[in-house]
Amino acid sequence: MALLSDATTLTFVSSLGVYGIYKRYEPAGVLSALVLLFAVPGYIASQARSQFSYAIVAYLTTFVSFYALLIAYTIGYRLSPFHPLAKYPGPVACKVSKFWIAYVASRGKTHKYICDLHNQYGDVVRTGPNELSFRHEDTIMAVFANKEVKKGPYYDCRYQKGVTPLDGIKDFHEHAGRRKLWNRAFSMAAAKEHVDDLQTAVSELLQELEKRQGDVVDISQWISFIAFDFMGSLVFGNPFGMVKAGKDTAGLAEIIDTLAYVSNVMSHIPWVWPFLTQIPGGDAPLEVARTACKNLVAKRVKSTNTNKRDLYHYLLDEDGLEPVKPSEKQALMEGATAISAGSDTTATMMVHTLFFLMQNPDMSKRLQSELDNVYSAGGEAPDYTKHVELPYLNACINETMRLYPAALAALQRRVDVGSGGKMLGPFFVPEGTQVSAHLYTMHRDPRYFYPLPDTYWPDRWLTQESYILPSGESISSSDLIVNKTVYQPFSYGQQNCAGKVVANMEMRAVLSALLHKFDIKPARGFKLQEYEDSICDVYITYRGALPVTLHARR
Ligand code: HEM
Repeated sequence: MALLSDATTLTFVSSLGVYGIYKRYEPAGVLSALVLLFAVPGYIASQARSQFSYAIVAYLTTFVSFYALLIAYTIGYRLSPFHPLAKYPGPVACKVSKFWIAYVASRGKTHKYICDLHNQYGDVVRTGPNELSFRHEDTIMAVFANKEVKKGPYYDCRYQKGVTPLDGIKDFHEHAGRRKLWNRAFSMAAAKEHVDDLQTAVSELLQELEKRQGDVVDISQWISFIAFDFMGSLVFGNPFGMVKAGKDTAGLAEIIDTLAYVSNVMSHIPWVWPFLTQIPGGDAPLEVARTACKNLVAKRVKSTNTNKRDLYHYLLDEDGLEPVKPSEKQALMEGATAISAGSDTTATMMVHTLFFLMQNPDMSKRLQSELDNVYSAGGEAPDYTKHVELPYLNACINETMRLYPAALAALQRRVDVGSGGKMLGPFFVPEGTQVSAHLYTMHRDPRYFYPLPDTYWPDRWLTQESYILPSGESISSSDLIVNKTVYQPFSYGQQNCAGKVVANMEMRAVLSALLHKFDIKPARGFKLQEYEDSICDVYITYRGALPVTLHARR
């Protein structure tokens, strides 16, 4: 009896100790888990063995009690008034465990879930045991441009085999050193060097679609083809040839979708990742993606075509501008970042825009007449760098990125441990808390975009004295709210989008060429709402098919 009560006491004390270690030091990794979660209860069970008729019963009883206590301490503390985030509202499931939000993420609708939580709880919501989401304009700069608020554990899964690609680097100094190379590749001057590649890709797309006039085509796929082709030129010096082939020759779309889905779910529970990778095949989907990207990069690195100033020209510092040659291993690992960040995002924004314009044929006509004024009589496009001067085109693109920013995820950051906590906008946030300023939600907030915050209405981006609403009602500019601090589809601060200039140039060029050349209508029998329903938050955006028919306008 004494022995049993000793074992019981030991179970209580050791589970509390292990809980304390996890809470204080957050040890990640398989070894610490083996020691703390297996060796400790295993030792206690071996001590209690003589009190049970069967060894299995001793082990089962001890392990179950040990884990039950660990779970009880964890949940008890997270729901208690002693937790540093106790005063912030949120659903119990979110407060208890990040497994809940990982589950929500696996369903693909996290963007809507968090938006609904803000509508229910207000401008700050506890979305995880140690996580807050904000819907307040003053949190944008506080979260994204704050040296004591770095990328959070959501980005830990980016780390692979000793290397962290650009988008996973947390330390600002290290990030700045790496980002410098990317900035050279995507400056306005560098973007201009890719105008010919873009022009070739656009002409090929128009030619291929012209051949398919009257047929049903999935414009979502075709836009992916051109986005991948252009990114192939920009990143690796050569297009993938998808537009000409009329198919995803490298299978990249599927690879990126799988990569984004798996890593988005895992990123909410990054500590599970090291365990999963120990199971044979546990990281198979990511390994496929990594290998495909590494092969593409390896081919480029070996290529003798070094005259091409593609991304790898800059990442490998072929101009010799850096005092120390950048790491080839690092560059190799950044292939996936370049392809997924550069193609899928831009493609999605273009397809969404076509979707909205098909939903609003009057807007489509209005954009076409703006384009007719600037295209030559022979159908030649204006200089791509001048597309920035087309107000309605840009208004349409801005409006798409307002309603559906390409990176739908929460863009998690974390208040530095040791900082003593920070005021982020009006909220005090204890150190070690993960935070996000939820752009999808803020972009639809009537305090920041008014009127019709949930409606596609590009006019709001035009500078006018008065505006006609879709209902026909007229409002004056003083009744309009467009909050440009809140509008951040490319994020904000040092870790904002590296490819913003190129992305804008590409979206303007492709959309204007398509809409100038074709009337685009939804395929007969296809309900446009199905497309909007297909949109999923996988950190970037997963989107379904958008079947259309095209007819040349002249
Ligand atoms: C409309 C198209 C695009 C949108 C809306 C977009 C949006 C974003 C956003 C919101 C981020 C921040 C992500 C985070 O904090 O987790 C980001 C990062 C990034 N984007 Fe884009 N992006 C677009 C196109 C591109 C293109 C064409 C490239 C070129 C390859 C690119 C390269 C990158 C890179 C490298 C990063 C990581 C930057 C860093 O961590 O320093 N993006 N993008």
